[in-house]
Amino acid sequence: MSEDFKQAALDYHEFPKPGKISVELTTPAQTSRDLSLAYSPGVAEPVKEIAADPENAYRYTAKGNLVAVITDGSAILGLGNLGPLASKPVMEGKSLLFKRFAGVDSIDIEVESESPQAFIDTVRRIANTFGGINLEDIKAPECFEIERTLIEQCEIPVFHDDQHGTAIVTVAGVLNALEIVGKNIADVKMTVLGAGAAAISCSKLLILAGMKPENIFMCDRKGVIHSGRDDLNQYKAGFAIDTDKRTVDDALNGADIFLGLSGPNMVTGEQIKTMAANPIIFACANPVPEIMPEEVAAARDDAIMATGRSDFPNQVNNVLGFPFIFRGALDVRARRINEEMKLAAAKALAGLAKEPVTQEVLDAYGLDSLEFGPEYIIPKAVDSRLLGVVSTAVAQAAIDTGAADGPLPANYPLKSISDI
Ligand SMILES: NC(=O)C1=CN([C@@H]2O[C@H](COP(=O)(O)OP(=O)(O)OC[C@H]3O[C@@H](n4cnc5c(N)ncnc54)[C@H](OP(=O)(O)O)[C@@H]3O)[C@@H](O)[C@H]2O)C=CC1
Ligand SMILES: CC(=O)C(=O)O
Ligand SMILES: [Mg+2]
Repeated sequence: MSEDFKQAALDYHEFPKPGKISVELTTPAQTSRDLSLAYSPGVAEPVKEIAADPENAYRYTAKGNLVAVITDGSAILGLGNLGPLASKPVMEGKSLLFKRFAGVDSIDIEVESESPQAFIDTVRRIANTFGGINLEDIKAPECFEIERTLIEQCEIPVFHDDQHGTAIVTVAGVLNALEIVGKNIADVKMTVLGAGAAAISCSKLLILAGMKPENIFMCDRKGVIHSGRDDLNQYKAGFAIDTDKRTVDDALNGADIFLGLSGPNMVTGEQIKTMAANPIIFACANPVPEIMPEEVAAARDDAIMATGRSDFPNQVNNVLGFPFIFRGALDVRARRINEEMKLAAAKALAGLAKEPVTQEVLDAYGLDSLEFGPEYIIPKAVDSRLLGVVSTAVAQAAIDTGAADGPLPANYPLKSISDI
């Protein structure tokens, strides 16, 4: 990273005010009457209504459009376990994205916790404040039990973004990339580098989309996860296959897809050269991918390349998922975000990439033209159609699967966040 860019990033976070988010008022608070309605004595009326029926919290408070972004700071991007406070810029960033792309009010919460149970207890105790909980950057394997328990114990949607947001966007990108190279999801071999939150969840959703478990070669720091290993946690063990492959080199040789969800600079151009024809390479570690696009381009000219970053073509990043998934879930009062809602979001994303690109998107990226193909497999984050397309797909799937307490809102499909 150049010194200029580093300073620009620090300045962005420091000015005009420290941080990236603030709170705004939605009601007048100027006059004595305003204050007597907003606070004492008027505030007692909604208090009594909510005490009589908790459902009224959705009517009289900000709960229904409020999502908490909650972390313990144990897996901050690909930077590792740097603790809760250091994660705050990322969590504020998620709140920024929620508001910017889906009009969802969001607040970051960084939890100091000595154990997964302490984290669970903290989140459970504050959950009712919110309409949804977006868990973020919590490392595996703890993240799986934390999410499972919180889903069980909370009545609002709880969603670990690094697992499911990433999986939804990855499935969309893989489906489109496979279509472009003319390969069938049921036939392809995939090497996954990383066996944590994102890698496990992406692999599961890809299996649900048609990939064969025996064609997935998942690797952790010790190499390929195979059935001869006795050092696997239960989540990794679910991906252990009978194979002679032992190293990442072995796994990449002949692979159709590389999915990197590990850390920076883990793979070389020499390794990429050994992959099958027309390989699909998703190097999704942030901020530095497993391999840079220029190294892939130098190694071969038939690859489809994606990263998690905004500064290269094909950004496979959960920003394309979580804002719209929560938008749809909140708007139909979904109690859970189920597999059908996730697949619906993935298919909606994949479908939008095949629509003509709008001028808004071309202008934002300084492009003259862009069309579905190797350099454009997935919509751009600034495409305002994502709001309508993805949130409607999610909301409809929630209704169809009985996960929603409410109907599709009259203002659906949403055209812009000013509709909210
Ligand atoms: N583009 C996107 O939208 C997203 C990208 N990511 C990226 O994915 C990465 C992982 O995140 P997450 O799953 O949340 O983190 P976790 O901590 O849950 O998992 C990290 C995984 O990476 C593996 N790993 C780390 N270093 C190596 C190495 N040298 N060789 C092989 N495997 C390695 C770990 O192996 P082991 O199990 O042996 O410790 C572990 O399985 C991060 O870089 C993150 O930025 C995550 C979410 C979204
Ligand atoms: C994008 C994201 O959530 C991550 O890299 O952790
Ligand atoms: Mg994350």
